[in-house]
Amino acid sequence: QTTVPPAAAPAAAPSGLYAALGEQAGIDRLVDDFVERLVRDPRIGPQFKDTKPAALKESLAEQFCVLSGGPCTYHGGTMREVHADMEINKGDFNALVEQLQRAMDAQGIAFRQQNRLLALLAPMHRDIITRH
Ligand code: HEM
Repeated sequence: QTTVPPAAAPAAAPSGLYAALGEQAGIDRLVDDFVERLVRDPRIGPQFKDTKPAALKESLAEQFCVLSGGPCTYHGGTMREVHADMEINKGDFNALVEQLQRAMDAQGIAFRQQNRLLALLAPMHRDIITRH
């Protein structure tokens, strides 16, 4: 019998993912390009119009570092509080994931490693998508 973890439990950081992302420098490059792609995306870019890109990059870099098992601390808010009033739907969420995939491709991150990061982010849809 397999044990399914409760939905709220964060998945354990997969070993080696932090290294596969290129450690701190690689994550910084990834997040830098990712946020540039987000703000330029006509589907969701407008939702970032009042956001300071540098601050968002810093929080995302911390978050990806922690998720991938790196030696970091995340200082931002919870996904639920941060996105509470944004009326984010599934299409918005998927658009963001698509831009993250493009950014990971651009960094030369292997497909299997991309999927490991995406698998850690996917369960966050429960806290981020508030418009159904
Ligand atoms: C897996 C999906 C997502 C993750 C992991 C994520 C992660 C984050 C993080 C870490 C922050 C910074 C929080 C802080 O500094 O306190 C943030 C802020 C933000 N997110 Fe997301 N997010 C996701 C999806 C989305 C989507 C789909 C949208 C809208 C299309 C969105 C819009 C925003 C905006 C506008 C901010 C900035 C808020 C501000 O200016 O203070 N996010 N997100």
